[in-house]
Parts: sequence; C-alpha cells; structure tokens
Amino acid sequence: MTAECCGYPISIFFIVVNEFCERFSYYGMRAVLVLYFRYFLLWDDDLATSIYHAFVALCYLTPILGAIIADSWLGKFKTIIYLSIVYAIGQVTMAISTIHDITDANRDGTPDNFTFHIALSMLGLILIALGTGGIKPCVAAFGGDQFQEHQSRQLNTFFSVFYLCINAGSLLSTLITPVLRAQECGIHTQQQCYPLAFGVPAVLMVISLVVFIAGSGMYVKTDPEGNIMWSVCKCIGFAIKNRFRHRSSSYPKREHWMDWANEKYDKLLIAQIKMVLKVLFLYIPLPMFWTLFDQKGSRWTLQATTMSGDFVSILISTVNPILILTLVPIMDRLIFPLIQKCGLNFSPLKRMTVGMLFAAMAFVSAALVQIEIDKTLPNFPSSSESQLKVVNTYSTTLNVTISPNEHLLIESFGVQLHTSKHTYSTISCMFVNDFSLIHGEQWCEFSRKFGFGASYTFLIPSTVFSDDCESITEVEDMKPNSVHMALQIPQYFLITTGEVMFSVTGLQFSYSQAPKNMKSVLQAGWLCTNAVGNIIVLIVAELGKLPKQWAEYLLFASLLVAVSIIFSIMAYFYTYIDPAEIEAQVRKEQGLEPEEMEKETLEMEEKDEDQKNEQGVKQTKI
Ligand SMILES: CC(C)C[C@H](NC(=O)[C@@H](N)Cc1ccccc1)C(=O)O
Repeated sequence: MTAECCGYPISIFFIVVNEFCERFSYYGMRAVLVLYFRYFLLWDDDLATSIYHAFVALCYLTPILGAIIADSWLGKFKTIIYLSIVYAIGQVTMAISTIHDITDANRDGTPDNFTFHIALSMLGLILIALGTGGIKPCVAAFGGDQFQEHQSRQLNTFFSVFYLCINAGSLLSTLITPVLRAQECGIHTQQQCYPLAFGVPAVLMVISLVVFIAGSGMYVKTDPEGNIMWSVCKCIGFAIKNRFRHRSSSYPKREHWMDWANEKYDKLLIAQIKMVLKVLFLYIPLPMFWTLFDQKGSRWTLQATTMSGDFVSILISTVNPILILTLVPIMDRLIFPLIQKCGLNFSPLKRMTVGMLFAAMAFVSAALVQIEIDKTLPNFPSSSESQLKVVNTYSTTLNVTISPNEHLLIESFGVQLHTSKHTYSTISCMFVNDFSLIHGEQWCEFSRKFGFGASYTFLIPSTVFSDDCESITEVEDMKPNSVHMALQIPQYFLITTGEVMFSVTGLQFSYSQAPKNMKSVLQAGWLCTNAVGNIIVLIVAELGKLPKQWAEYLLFASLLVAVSIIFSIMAYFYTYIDPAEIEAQVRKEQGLEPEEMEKETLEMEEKDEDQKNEQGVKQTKI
C-alpha cells in the first residue's frame, strides 16, 4: 500500500518536482547554447545552427537507449539515477567549458585555446544528450507506475500535471538564463557570464537528482523481467522466419503473423509484442505533426522578424509554455468534461486527430499572416533584373541617360559617411538608433528610431556645402514592417491547443496501452516520432522551399490534414486494450498462476539459449 494524499500517491510529488528541475536545466542550457557557439567559440551562424540541431536531434534519439536499459536491465528507478548522474556531469562539464579564464593566459578576455573549450563542451553536450534523452521515457513511465488500478482518473491528471511541470520549468529557465548570460563576470577580465548561465542549469540538474533520490523510500519499483528487448527481437525474428518457411498455401493461415512464433515462444510474450506493435504501427503518421510543430522555432521565428513589434525573442521563446500553462487546465477542467457531458466520446485517438487538425489550422493562419506581410514587403530585383535609384537634389527636373553597361550605384553601409561633391550615398540602416554623418566640417548627430525592415536615403545637397545639418533630408525608401507580431498569436494559440490535445494525450495513451514490462519502450517510441519529425524539418530546410512562403505553409497544412485522415482511419480500427487484463487472460488460458508464469518464461529463455542451431528450431516445429 502506497502513501496517498487526496487520492494521489505521495511519491509522484518527487517525480513532478524532479521533472520541473530537469526541464529547467535542459531548456535553460538550450536557451544560451547558440549564443555560446556564436559569441564564445566564435563559430559562424551555419556551424552554430547545425551543431545545435544535431544536439537536439540526439536528445530525442537517446530515449530508445534509456528505455532498453530500463526495461531490460536496470529497471526505471536505477536507470533514472545513473543517467541523471551522467546528465549532471554533462551540465557541469558544459559550465566549466565556458570559463574563459581557464585558457586566457594573456588576459585579453578571450580564450587562447579554443580546442580545449570546444572539446570540453562537445563532451558535455554528448553526456547531456545521453542523460536527458535516456531518462525521458523512464520518468513519465515511472510516474505512471506509482498509480494503482483504482486510480485511473488520477493517472490521467498526473500526465497533465507532468506536462505543466515541463512547461513551467522551461518557461522560467528560458526567461532567466539569457539574463544571467548578460551579466559580467571573470577572474582576470569581466566578460559575459556564460559560466553562470550554464552553471545554474547544472545546479538545477543536481537538485533534480537529489529530489528524486529523496523520494526513494516511497516509490513503487518494478524490476525488469530479464533482457526483454532481446527476447522481443528474437521472437519477432523467429515469427518472420517461420512464416517464410511456411509460405506455401498448404499451411493453414494464422490470425496474426506473430502467431508464427507460437511453436517456440511463450504466448504471453507474443501477446505483449502484439500490443506494442499495434501501437507502434499507429505511430507511423505521427511525425508529420512534429514536422509542423517544430517549425515554430524556425520558419515562424523568421516570419516574426519581418513583422513590427519589439518583443521578438521574448514572444518566441515563451508564448508556447505560457499557453500550455493556461490551456492544459482549461482543457482538463472545462472543455473535455463539457464534451463528455454532451454525450460525445472524445477518445484519446480522436483527441490526437483533432490536435493534428488544430496544427494544420495554425499553418493556415500562418499562411494568411504571410500573405498580409507579403503585401507590405518591397519588391526586390530578381537575379535577372536591376534596380536603380536616382537621387535628384536640384530644384529642376534633370534628364538622366544611363548606358546599359555602366554601374552607377554607390552605396555605403554604416554610420559614418564621408561625402564629396557629385557623390550621393544610400544608407541602409537596420537596428541602428544613433548615427552621425560628417557634413562639411561638422558632425551631424542623429538620434531616431528606425523601423525594422525599413530602408532610408539621406540626401546631402551637393550644391550647398555648408555646416547646415538641417539641409540633409531623409527619404524613406522602404517602409518599416507594418504587420504587427500580435497577428502571430492565433497561430501560436492554435498550434498549442493542438499540442495539448496531441502531445499530452499521446503521453497518456503510450503509457496506458503498453504492457507492464515495456512501458518505457513505448514511451521511447512516442518520443521517436518527435525525433523523426525534427529530421523531416531538417531535410525540408535543406531541400529548399517553395517560391512563396505562404504556399509552403498551406502545403504543410494540407499534408497534415491528409495525414490526420489516414490516422483517423487507422484509429477507427484500433481497439483500446487493458494490457493487464490481456496478460491475466493469457495466463488463465495457460492455466498458470502469475508466479508459475514467470518461472516458465525464465525456463523458456534458458531453453531458447540452448536451441541456437537450426536442428532445435526444426524439432520445436514438429
Ligand atoms: C512534447 C515534446 C516532445 C517535449 C516536451 N515539450 C514541451 O512540452 C514544449 N511545449 C516545451 C517548450 C518550451 C519552450 C519552447 C517551446 C516548447 C518536453 O520538453 O518534454
């Protein structure tokens, strides 16, 4: 009997606090990672972005490793502890790699040995990816394990609270770590404080581990049942081989292709594999959702830069977790109960389908915003066109004749501009608020706010050469971005509503449909759909894009609608199961008590080890 509070096992308190600290650690570190690559290691944009994405992809590929370790070898509890230690060591290594004083022998404020810092930070990142990805499928499944059969309602609420903690942790850290980086610190010279920005996530990871260990005495711990993954692979391999051997029509058909393993493998194992495969098959279309979801951080961010408003980075990094924190309780307490009261069966797979449709709508909204933006953007000359600006500073009309081969454009970028008679210049200013022109002998200081995306020409009269700054006239060549960023809110709202329906439900579904000994494996399968979605985004970004951005958004929306139709058909044929019930039924059919069953499984495995040669297979077949 586990200790309870308000119907919930007390142990889950430690698990959700652990998740909060871990996500704080992960997202906090991620928020300053590209800045560290760019401004500390001095990598260019391309290298910094590629390594960042490779790291994120790795974080979503390692769950399968953690799940195998947990379900086949160490069990979830020990796997979480060991991999959290690896994770914390990774975070500390990463924080140490950002201390410039370690190699700054000449005390000029920059590291002297970049190889040292790069090697240390790469080691740190690999350990972090192993840790964060490895524990991810185990923590959610371990949380689920704390509930007993009569607590199914609380179990669903747990997954929502778990998701809230993920987003509360990520929200706080995304706000805090960039501020920490902006501080100055150092032993010999004062520099931007990366050690603090990476150090705080490292401390949070240690706290996360301590909190998890503190709950040790209260957890329900399930031991792994031998090397289950190896048994699963061998059983599937045998079923395929056996099916192939009996391909002739003279052999009677079997209900399921896995039944071809009946001759050699335990019925319970076969039943469990069938459950897992059924769910994994259902997951095939799911990466498409993440393909759209993950473009929040890329295409939508770029879209925001062509809009007006000053809160770009804050909006982008915090709007998703803020909406999650608002929408999860609204959905759980209001919308879902209301739908249920109306007599509608809003089953998990239906919720996930609706979630996909919301994501598709978000992209339609993004396309509409893009059309509005496109209306306001200037037309730039294409590779086969030229654009010419003629600045007439005389009071009368001038006739201009241009020879087709002559290049007339004289352009000067920057804030200091020297002018001479008969010369005119165009100043392209972006994000510059103060600048000065040397006009005659005098510096003319300007202080004005330039709109994002605007282009200005400053006309310095060539006829009058005096110290008169007033005579400089300003022409706005391109208007500042005028479509406000607030217009992106509907698309963020729609995609986050989709996330709540899709992702929170997917988390619950993956747990509830998995057999007891493969809970982490199915969680890892679920997380893998995210990894595949991320990889699709990378491929799409490499392959290039449609000439019109709005058309690309609509294409993605249509693809997701098509995928959600396929998914809803697959879901229609899916029958929800209670894995515990099926397991009990198989045991009953075999006339075995649970303990006897486990004994038999072990015996089967031992026998299996002995039957390595073909002869053995043939004998069991007879
Ligand atoms: C669902 C994901 C695979 C993983 C999950 N992510 C979230 O819950 C996001 N809403 C968090 C987030 C935070 C900041 C900016 C964008 C997204 C998780 O991290 O476990």
